[in-house]
Amino acid sequence: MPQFDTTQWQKVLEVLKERHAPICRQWFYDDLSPGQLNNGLLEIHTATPVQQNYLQKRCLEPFTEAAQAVTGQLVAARFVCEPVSTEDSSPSVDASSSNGHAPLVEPELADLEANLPPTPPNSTEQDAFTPAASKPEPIQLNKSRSHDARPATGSFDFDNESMVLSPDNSFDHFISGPNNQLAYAAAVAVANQPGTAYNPLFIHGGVGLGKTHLLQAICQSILTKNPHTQILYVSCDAFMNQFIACVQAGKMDEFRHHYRHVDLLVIDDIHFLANRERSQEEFFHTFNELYQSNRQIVLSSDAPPHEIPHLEDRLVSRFQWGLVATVSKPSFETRVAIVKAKAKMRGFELPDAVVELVAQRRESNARELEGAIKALQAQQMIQKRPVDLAMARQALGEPAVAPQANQTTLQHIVDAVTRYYNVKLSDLQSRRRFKSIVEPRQICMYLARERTRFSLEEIGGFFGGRDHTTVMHSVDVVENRLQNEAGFPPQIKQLLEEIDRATGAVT
Ligand SMILES: Nc1ncnc2c1ncn2[C@@H]1O[C@H](COP(=O)(O)OP(=O)(O)OP(=O)(O)O)[C@@H](O)[C@H]1O
Repeated sequence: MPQFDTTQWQKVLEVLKERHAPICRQWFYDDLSPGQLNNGLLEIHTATPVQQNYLQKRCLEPFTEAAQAVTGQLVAARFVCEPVSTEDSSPSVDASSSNGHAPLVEPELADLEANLPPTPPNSTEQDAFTPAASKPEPIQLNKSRSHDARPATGSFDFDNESMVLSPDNSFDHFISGPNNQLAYAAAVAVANQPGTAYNPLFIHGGVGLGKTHLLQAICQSILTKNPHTQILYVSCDAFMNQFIACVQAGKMDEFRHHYRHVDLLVIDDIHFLANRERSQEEFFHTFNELYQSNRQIVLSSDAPPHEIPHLEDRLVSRFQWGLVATVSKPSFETRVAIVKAKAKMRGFELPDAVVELVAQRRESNARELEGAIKALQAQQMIQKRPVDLAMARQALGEPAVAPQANQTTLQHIVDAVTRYYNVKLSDLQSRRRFKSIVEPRQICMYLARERTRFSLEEIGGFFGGRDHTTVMHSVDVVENRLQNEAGFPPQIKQLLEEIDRATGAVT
């Protein structure tokens, strides 16, 4: 059968980059290879089943379009992954989830009660389960559960709200820093020893701070080690939607089979269980059954267990049995590392000054950093030239040139400071470290941070090619003096007034 030409394959990747830059990743180049082109079907080989599933579900159209553009034929792309050499090669990652986080409207409790089958005998109604009493055995990940143990075709469709593991969300692509060290280390430990390290692992924190990333990284790491692991990765919404749908359809046996016969249960946004009494009860029994049989449970939430409103005490206590780890806002250094890693993953080169500008301007979370990188990529495609600071400012929604009329410039600051402290600009820009020069220099840097939109890198560069950490230190020193030196705030106030006069802000 005809093999797709590698030169043509390179062209496919080029077309993709040209037309669909936001979806392109470095691993497209490293891991994908062309297979046969047969009867209008172009096979593209992936390195892992996760890549295959992701591409098939998320990137089929762009690849098909690129293949058609290159061949000039009505070609359709198809992703294939060489099966592993055992009888059951397809990992069962049931990634069902709803897309949004809209609150679920539960049907009347009475309706649910009427339809609910009796609780299975091994799901104790009382909170009598003591973790210490049953030391978990390691779970047998290589146990290959046959698919025909699952409900027959025609049964409830658990895949209808599909969520896909993204190859981007692996441990390799996760930047660990002081804000997420424990959560990261625990996630790695769970991936290495599911069911024994920390069970359950409960990761909580604000939006866009990497909870989902860590959950998906655990799944992918376990699947890489053992593709036969039965993983159920769902959002809490999906759990609740499916629970209600199964109650209404009289298919609770299927629901329980589906949720209680997995090696690893991963639920994103478990805080949505708040106020859902019946869902909480069902989850309680699901949890118990999995835990008792040493299956790993991983949960994410926007709050620690005890702060989830109206969550039953018995669930709060269970969520704390293993490890509760938090993720918080990344520091400047971590943000810089995240921007670099995300850009690299997209095969996108960014100068250091631009990386720092993005890290400064987008402080809250990694999702914002990612948004900024996408905006930059779009800007670059429009302007068709390498990214620089002016382009980065535009992409971040700032004026391309930092200082404008009526805005403070570095010159305004330098004029005010050199006059007040009787120093020269050349002194401020020199390497000299006399107190009489260091202090005005630090004040200049502080005022530049307060009054201009220049990046730390730019400010450091202007004042004698110093790096961003020197600027950060200077700002700290000045802030400290403002708090602790009685005579200092009036000096800064006077400088600011002078700058305002010079810029026309005060007449
Ligand atoms: N430490 C990190 N290193 C690399 N990427 C990160 C990190 N933290 C977050 N991200 C990235 O930021 C984006 C948002 O992260 P994620 O979806 O995991 O957030 P989340 O905490 O689950 O937020 P939400 O509660 O809103 O769902 C993802 O693309 C993720 O890869």
